[in-house]
Amino acid sequence: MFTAFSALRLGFWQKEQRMNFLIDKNLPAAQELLSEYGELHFFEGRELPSELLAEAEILLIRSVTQISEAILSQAPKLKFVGTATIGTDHVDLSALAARNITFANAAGCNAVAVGEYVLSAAFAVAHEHQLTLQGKRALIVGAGNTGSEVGARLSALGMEVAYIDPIKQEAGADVEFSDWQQLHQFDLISLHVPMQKHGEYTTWHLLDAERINRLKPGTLLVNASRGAVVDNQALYQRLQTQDDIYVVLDVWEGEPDVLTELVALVDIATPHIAGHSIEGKIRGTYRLYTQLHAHFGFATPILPERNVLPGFCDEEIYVASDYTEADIGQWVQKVYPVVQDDSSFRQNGLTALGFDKLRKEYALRRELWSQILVCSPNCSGKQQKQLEALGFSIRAA
Ligand SMILES: NC(=O)c1ccc[n+]([C@@H]2O[C@H](COP(=O)([O-])OP(=O)(O)OC[C@H]3O[C@@H](n4cnc5c(N)ncnc54)[C@H](O)[C@@H]3O)[C@@H](O)[C@H]2O)c1
Ligand SMILES: O=C(O)[C@H](O)[C@H](O)COP(=O)(O)O
Repeated sequence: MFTAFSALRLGFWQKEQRMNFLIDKNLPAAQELLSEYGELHFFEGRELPSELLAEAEILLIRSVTQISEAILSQAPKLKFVGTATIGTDHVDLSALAARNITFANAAGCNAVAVGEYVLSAAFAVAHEHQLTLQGKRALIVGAGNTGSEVGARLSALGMEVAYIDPIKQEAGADVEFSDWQQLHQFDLISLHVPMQKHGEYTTWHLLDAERINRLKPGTLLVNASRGAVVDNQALYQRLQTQDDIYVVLDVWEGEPDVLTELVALVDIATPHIAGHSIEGKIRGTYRLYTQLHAHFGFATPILPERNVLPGFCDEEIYVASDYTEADIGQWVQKVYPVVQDDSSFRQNGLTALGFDKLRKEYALRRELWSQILVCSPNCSGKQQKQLEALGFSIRAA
């Protein structure tokens, strides 16, 4: 309830607490969500202007901004750093802790987008090479937010899904687990681990030359996690000497520089945009907004997420009960045709500047929920559940 007391608190907040924000230009909805709490200044991803850093109290970034002690030493007033991404490997967390600066990321914000990227890419490869996905075996490495979204979609397609995730396995997670010894038994392998260079569960070159060479002919390998999870040189060597697997790469060792010879050999190549649905990006900003709200005790009520998310697409698709896997593939491609990202990357993204530009100017991409499928009265409950599990919105005809 908004009381005289809340009005007083709000007045106090507005007069006394307006903060100085420094925000990556590519955080949609930042203006709508944050402008009432202070002065918003914007910067271009890789370039943090020192004059703005010197005044910044809250810094909101994406994965292209490296946060190091050298950067923090230029920001004496900084109280809070937030990244509108899932990954945190671009941030020196101990340097932040040493300066008592609060840190937040946006866990899970673009997991649906990553799930849909893998789905769209699997359909694109299957279409190109006349493959069927149903009944095949998928191995997901990393059973967290993105890996689970991928697994749910592939299971809905009728694939048999297993995971490698020693941390989740030890914790007793209720999913089917496998291990690296079984690698050669899978038809699709999708990587969804964080970049960890140290510790018990390092992921740097998790897919090394030995594992790459054990992939059976016809395997579809997808990496939409971090580039260096796969040894890019070793993958290049395998494709050059034995071009018998399908490869989809969204992330690259050494981004924004990429091994162009490797791009030429893979089936789908994109510039680190797997998570870039507009909903995923808005959720990233929104998750930072809620954490800022809690941390600083903003007095105004939290806006609901739906206020900043777009609605359904206008055009609906009619679904007959005899739809096939290929039909599903076409509905997925209608909402998110990953091959368009592949072709713009090959044309314009092979330099560091081109790579960054494609990401900054990324076209509006919607998630599958924005597409309503109108199911014929003959569609079974099982079919409706399948379409929902793939991510579509459905309604009865
Ligand atoms: N390409 C993109 O656009 C994009 C988008 C989102 C996330 N990502 C990347 O994907 C990573 C995973 O995202 P998430 O949301 O699933 O994270 P998450 O933290 O929810 O899940 C990661 C999972 O990996 C597991 N894991 C850690 N080390 C492992 C190892 N050595 N072997 C097997 N499993 C291991 C963890 O136990 C955890 O369950 C992020 O850290 C980020 O780097 C990329
Ligand atoms: O970690 C993540 O969330 C993703 O990799 C994210 O999509 C990276 O994209 P960026 O923030 O650089 O736009």
